[in-house]
Amino acid sequence: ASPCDRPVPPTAGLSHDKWEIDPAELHLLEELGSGQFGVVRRGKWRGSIDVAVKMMKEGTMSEDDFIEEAKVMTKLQHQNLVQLYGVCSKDRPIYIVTEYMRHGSLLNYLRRHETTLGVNVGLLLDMCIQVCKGMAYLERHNYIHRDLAARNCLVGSENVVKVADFGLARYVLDDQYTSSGGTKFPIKWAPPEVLNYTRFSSKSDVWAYGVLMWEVFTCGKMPYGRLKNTEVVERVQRGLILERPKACFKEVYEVMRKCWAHCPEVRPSFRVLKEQLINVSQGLL
Ligand SMILES: CNC(=O)Nc1cc(-c2cccc(-n3cnc4cc(C(C)(C)C)ccc4c3=O)c2C)cn(C)c1=O
Repeated sequence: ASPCDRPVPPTAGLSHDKWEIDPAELHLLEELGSGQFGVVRRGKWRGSIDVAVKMMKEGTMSEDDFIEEAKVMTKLQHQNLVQLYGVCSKDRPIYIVTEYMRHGSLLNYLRRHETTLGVNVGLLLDMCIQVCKGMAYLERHNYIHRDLAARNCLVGSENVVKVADFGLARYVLDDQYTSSGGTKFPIKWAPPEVLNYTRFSSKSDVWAYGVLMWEVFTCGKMPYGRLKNTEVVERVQRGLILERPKACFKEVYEVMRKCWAHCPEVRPSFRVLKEQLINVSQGLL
């Protein structure tokens, strides 16, 4: 029958909490590791969809705030963002269910494949461009990551790279992580305005993105080597920046350097970075 024959029920379109996932539809498999919020396991959703399930350890996350935010996060959809499928929030611990990426974190992938990747500048640049596309999408949606780094990106089949755990930093309860003086605060990815005033913005994500590019072109080295956090803060305040990695063309390093402009307004947006990197990659290859 044509749609006009059938009356539209009044509840049509009201989301039946579509970000809420029924745990009965999840089949949990092996453990993938543990992160800021506790254990993460691989799983199957509705029999066939590969998922990763974060099982939130009590007291690690401000859960109610997160569950509210999850409704927004499920709407952020892009081929270079790890998709949030939903949450199981009726029981404790709550589960966060996302898309599964078979090759794990970009940092480990770079370190594991250094010999083959180290000579493939085209692929390294392509990985950076993929992250930039995901971040340009977040920037367009006024969404700040707050902890962009190679460890927080994931690799799938055919060298697909996606940005993970965007925005989750806001819900971490561990002040060793949240306060800039804490032992877990990502000092080496933070610009001056974050170190001094914890002023996060898409331009502080751009600074972190420059460090991520350096991680990619060094195949996963630790930025500033073994320098202590206090030494890094002192150098960054003085305007010292990371040196050009050997594998890195001068044109690519020029883009990296722009991400580390002391003043956030001077740094390029992800939209501009994406165009510049695509131009460089077309010029190189
Ligand atoms: C072999 N394949 C895989 O292992 N695939 C996967 C591994 C993980 C995984 C496993 C263990 C821990 C973490 N992890 C790591 N760092 C995190 C950092 C934060 C912030 C807030 C500090 C940014 C929050 C959560 C996490 C977190 O859950 C992840 C992402 C997630 N996904 C989707 C995979 O496809």
